[in-house]
Amino acid sequence: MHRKAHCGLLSVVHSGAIEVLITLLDSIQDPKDLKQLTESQLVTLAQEIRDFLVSSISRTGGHFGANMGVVELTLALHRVFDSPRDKILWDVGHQGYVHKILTGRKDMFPTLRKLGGLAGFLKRSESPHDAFGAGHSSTSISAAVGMAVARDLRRENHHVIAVIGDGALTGGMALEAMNHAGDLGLDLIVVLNDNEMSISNNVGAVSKYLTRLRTDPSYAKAKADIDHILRQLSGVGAKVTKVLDRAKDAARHMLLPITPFEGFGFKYIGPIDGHDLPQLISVFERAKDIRGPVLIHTLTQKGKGYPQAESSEDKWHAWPSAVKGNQPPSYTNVFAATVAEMARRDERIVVVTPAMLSGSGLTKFQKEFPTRTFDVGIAEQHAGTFCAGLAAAGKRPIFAVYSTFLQRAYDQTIHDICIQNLPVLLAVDRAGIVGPDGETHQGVFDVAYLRAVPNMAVMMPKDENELRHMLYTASQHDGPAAVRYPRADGLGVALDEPLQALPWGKSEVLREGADLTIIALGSMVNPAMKAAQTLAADYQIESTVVNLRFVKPLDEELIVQLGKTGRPILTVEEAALAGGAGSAVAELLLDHGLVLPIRRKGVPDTFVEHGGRDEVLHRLGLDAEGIVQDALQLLGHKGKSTHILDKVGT
Ligand SMILES: Cc1ncc(C[n+]2csc(CCOP(=O)(O)OP(=O)(O)O)c2C)c(N)n1
Ligand SMILES: CC(=O)[C@@H](O)[C@H](O)COP(=O)(O)O
Ligand SMILES: [Mg+2]
Repeated sequence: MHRKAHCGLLSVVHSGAIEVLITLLDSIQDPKDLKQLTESQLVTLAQEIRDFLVSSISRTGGHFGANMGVVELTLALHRVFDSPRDKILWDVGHQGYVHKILTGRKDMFPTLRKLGGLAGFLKRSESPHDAFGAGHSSTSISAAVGMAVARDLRRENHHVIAVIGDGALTGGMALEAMNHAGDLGLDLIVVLNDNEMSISNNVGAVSKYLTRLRTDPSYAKAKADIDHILRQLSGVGAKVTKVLDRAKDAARHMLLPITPFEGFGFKYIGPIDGHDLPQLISVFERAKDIRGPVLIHTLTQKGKGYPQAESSEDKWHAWPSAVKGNQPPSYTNVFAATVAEMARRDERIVVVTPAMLSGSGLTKFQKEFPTRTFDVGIAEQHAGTFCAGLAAAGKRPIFAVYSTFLQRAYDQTIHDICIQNLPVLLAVDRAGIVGPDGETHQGVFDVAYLRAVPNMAVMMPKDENELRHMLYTASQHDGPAAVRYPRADGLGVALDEPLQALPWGKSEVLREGADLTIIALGSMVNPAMKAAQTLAADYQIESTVVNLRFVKPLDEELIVQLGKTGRPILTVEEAALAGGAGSAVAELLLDHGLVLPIRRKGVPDTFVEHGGRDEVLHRLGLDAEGIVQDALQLLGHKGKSTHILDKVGT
């Protein structure tokens, strides 16, 4: 069998047998295979990878623009460095698909972000080439510093490389890590993938500075002149080259403004074209010999190679989902419309988002209220205290934040918002199971971590209409309040006018029944009502169903009254069991000396992997069928229990 490469296709010709055409991409099973290819074959391979990304992600969905933008970058990194011996870390990891394709996982892409399938971010358990997992932004340099220190303590000599986007660089953690790396003088390579985009256009002074670096003719010219002069002198022995490199650095510093990266103790190389494979390869080769931390500033285009993505506002950060028919509006869109309605009436209202303007449904709001919308970048900690400052100065800030990303602003929520009892409304989107983004993004911890904080109120609506009134209720409250809602469409209920305040801290009895009490939070109310109907129709079990509405303050009067009936209680929530709403109910009953059969349904003590939201909820027993089974179990019927604790060992 022999192989010849022509026009990018490797043809495998068996003696006399049928010629089987395979692509270059098919021949890459390990990054080491890249080292055999010529630079022109790498360019061809880059196109094949883009074609593969388009064909695969158009079918499965997933992150798109960022992956199209790092094809050459990833090829060059895996060509020059020796993963997994050299550690390549990807910030966030949504742009890690090319890395996965080159590290033997191409054939798994039909299962991308599906239950049991390929993860959408890097995962140490998925491959030795995935040096560090992520999903949340701005962690890569900190982790890389950790790995580099460990390497040095063990006197090893592999390379540690962190690839970070310009958006992720707006996360304070990244700057903390650079500050530490520069102080230690570690051998560390940071590749800044600058495409001027976060999910929306990137924001912040750092982003403006990078744009200046990108476009400042004087900087570019001076750099080119210095490089040209010194190149004339180079071509002599390696020793002299080192001296020349030092001279070039010195000349550059004298003639050019110091970059913030150099202020952090990093050598700065760039900006270079992040799509120019030969240049990337030669710069990465050079970087291997640079002592101390170095930042290589590459300029890339998000969505590159796919015109619809290149010309779109968000560069197809995610492959656009199919246009929905006449489905009900999402909770996110109802949130955004309600906030706009409230902002028209109350000029104190301002909205703050940590780089999730479009994801939080606020693009239209920003167009209507440009001076009252603040995208602070990927900076949840700053966003939290920024809101506290706004509230202390008499504004009514709405902190629009995904549940999972609110975790980054926990101390600010306690220290700056709640201790000072400031009227900040936390609009906690993606609360509960988000689905395809998996463990790093499930919004399941907020109930537990928020209800523990004095002065904080925590609530969740049963449907999109109640969300409106709940947001209005929270906006009228003179203290911190969190309204959580799921990554889902509403139930299609009518949205009634006008907005009105719900009775503070009060739950709602939706159904009366003498055999069982089901206390459901938010998104679990609808499945609880369906379960109650099934229990009545199929098992003649009559249930009382309570729409809890408030986890804090709890409706103590109602819950104690229900407890005193002695009827078994089943609680259901789309949140972690530990410290959740069910725990709050159980604690209250115990505190009142009421001992009765109680079963709590929620997310067990495990990280929930990626998959479709409904199928994951089903597996967790957090749907009508699961509630029926657990109710039967609680009442001693022979029904099959779906309770996660009953599954142990099955
Ligand atoms: C802490 C945190 N906040 C918000 C996000 C949501 N998020 C995912 S990717 C992204 C933009 C990242 O921009 P950049 O690093 O420049 O990467 P690019 O998509 O441009 O390649 C954001 C805000 C996140 N993953 N983590
Ligand atoms: C990578 C990242 O964190 C975001 O792109 C996130 O995946 C967006 O989630 P939604 O799709 O729920 O907006
Ligand atoms: Mg970017």
